[in-house]
Amino acid sequence: MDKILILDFGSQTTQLIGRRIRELGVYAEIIPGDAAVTDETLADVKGIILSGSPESVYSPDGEVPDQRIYSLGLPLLGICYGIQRMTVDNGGTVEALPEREYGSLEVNLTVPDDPGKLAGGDAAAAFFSGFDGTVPLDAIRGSTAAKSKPGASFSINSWMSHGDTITKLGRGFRQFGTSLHGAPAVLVHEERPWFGVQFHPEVTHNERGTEIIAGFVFGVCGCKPGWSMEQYIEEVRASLGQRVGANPVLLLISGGVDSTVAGALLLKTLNPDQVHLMYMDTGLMRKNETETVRVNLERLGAKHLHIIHCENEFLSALKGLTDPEAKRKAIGDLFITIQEREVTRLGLPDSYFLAQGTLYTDLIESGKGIGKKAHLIKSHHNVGSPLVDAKRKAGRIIEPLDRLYKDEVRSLGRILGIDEDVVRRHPFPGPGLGVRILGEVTKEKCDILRDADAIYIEELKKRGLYDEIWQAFAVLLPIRSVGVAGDVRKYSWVLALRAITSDDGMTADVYPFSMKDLLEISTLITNTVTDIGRVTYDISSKPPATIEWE
Ligand SMILES: Nc1ncnc2c1ncn2[C@@H]1O[C@H](COP(=O)(O)OP(=O)(O)OP(=O)(O)O)[C@@H](O)[C@H]1O
Ligand SMILES: O=c1[nH]c(=O)c2[nH+]cn([C@@H]3O[C@H](COP(=O)(O)O)[C@@H](O)[C@H]3O)c2[nH]1
Ligand SMILES: NC(=O)CC[C@H](N)C(=O)O
Ligand SMILES: [Mg+2]
Repeated sequence: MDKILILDFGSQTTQLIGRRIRELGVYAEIIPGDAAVTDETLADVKGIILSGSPESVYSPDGEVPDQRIYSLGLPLLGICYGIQRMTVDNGGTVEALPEREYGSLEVNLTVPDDPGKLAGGDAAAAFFSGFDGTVPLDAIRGSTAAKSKPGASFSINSWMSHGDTITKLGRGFRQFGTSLHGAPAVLVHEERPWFGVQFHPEVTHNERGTEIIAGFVFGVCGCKPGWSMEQYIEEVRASLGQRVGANPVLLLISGGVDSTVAGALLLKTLNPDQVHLMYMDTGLMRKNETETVRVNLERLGAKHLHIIHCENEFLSALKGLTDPEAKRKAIGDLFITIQEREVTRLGLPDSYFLAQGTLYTDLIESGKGIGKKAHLIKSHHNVGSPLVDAKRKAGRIIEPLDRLYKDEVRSLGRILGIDEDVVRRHPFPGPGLGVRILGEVTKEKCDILRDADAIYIEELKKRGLYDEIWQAFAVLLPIRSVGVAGDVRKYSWVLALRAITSDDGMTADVYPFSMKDLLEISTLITNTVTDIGRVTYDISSKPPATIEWE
């Protein structure tokens, strides 16, 4: 399958570049900007995109790509920092602009009379077709590359976000587009299939952005669309079958979207007899969760469903712990310890494989699968635990969704015939209420939070808001505050409500509730859950906050 490699220099919109390309039906993989580009990385790669960055190319923190990319003969597209980087790496200069270019800005571009002589052949004309308002996207995606007319001029409304500009072009580059302020905006190399744009075609506000990316992906790189969920299923079938043979596969399943889809995928691509689903009731689950999950999992058609009750073990492991990372680690390790114990009890042979519903974003956030600059934000229980890492190194872990984003997992779930109710469920983290009860976790606090959270979620459903929100939940704060109820002094817990919108959980905005909904939900909670005396609404986006509080 043809692939586009994206070097991530830390831009907020790198994820979007990948998403646009996948939406076009081509597989895109993101690696750190400074990662070594090995032969293994390059398998099936038809072109490389260099992303934007919050850093400047002249700053010591500005990452430098593996210089090998310039001698591979592969097409390159630099976006913002990416083209600034390609400029500096090839002898040009970048300097700070006196006035930054932010937001919408017109870019004017003239196709040369001899595009065929540029960038080593037809590539340049194909690239320019992305800017040509008369060329439809389908033509750009078509089997013969769409080409722009020599000498044609275009003007597009671009979306800019930079404070630096190219002041001397890199060796071999020519400038074809200019921003309204006169800054270089579109560059093409004279001999090599190298391109650069100073704006961000990946954002939806950029006019013809998708077409410009498509011009590169199809016209320049010659990619064939090969990325679809149906094909993904076939690929998993082939690779999984080969890897696991007839050995048993044990999937840790939470009833959440990811692991349920992973379960359905395993049941569909392997022999259902070899697939074991194991759900743990950690005591950190939501109200009535175990029952709901049991019903949903039985519907999947699993032959071996193991429901493990281990509430007390999790609560004891968490006793006295208040530090978020210590809590996460304790929970992550216990998942594996219990799983190993249960495997012995069930009598599975040593040759079994452990499967998880890990997503691409889980790996990124836990600082895995990406390079040395990646920061650990929080250890997702299924990734950060040393026990899981050891198993992963030993090649005993199967994560059939680890290249997918949440919304892709949802469409895969629909293809696999999973109920819409399950597919649309808000994500629920493995450590569950353990990271939503700030500070020490106790059974009593779990019960209070369970009640409050259930009211909140039920209200969102009743009010038709659940599907508008990407994730909503309640958090129990480690503070009590004074109140008055029935003329009596109350000293009770403070609850925070969280509701966010997002595409993939990597960034999030606060859901703008109507004040009426918030007030009514708050009253309902304090009137019903007597241990809660005060309700607040979390109005922080991600970044700078994260979605969960711990
Ligand atoms: N209670 C649980 N029992 C068994 N496995 C679990 C449990 N909670 C989480 N896991 C495992 O950890 C993985 C990651 O959890 P995560 O919450 O990211 O995914 P999910 O629960 O499947 O989906 P969602 O993100 O929609 O909640 C799951 O896919 C599953 O393999
Ligand atoms: O399975 C999981 N195990 C974890 O340890 C974990 N921590 C956070 N999350 C979920 O990931 C998304 C991003 O969360 P944060 O902004 O809090 O990092 C949100 O959807 C979170 O609910 C987790 N999921
Ligand atoms: N968005 C970007 O890639 C910005 C690049 C660089 N930090 C600049 O300000 O020009
Ligand atoms: Mg979950």
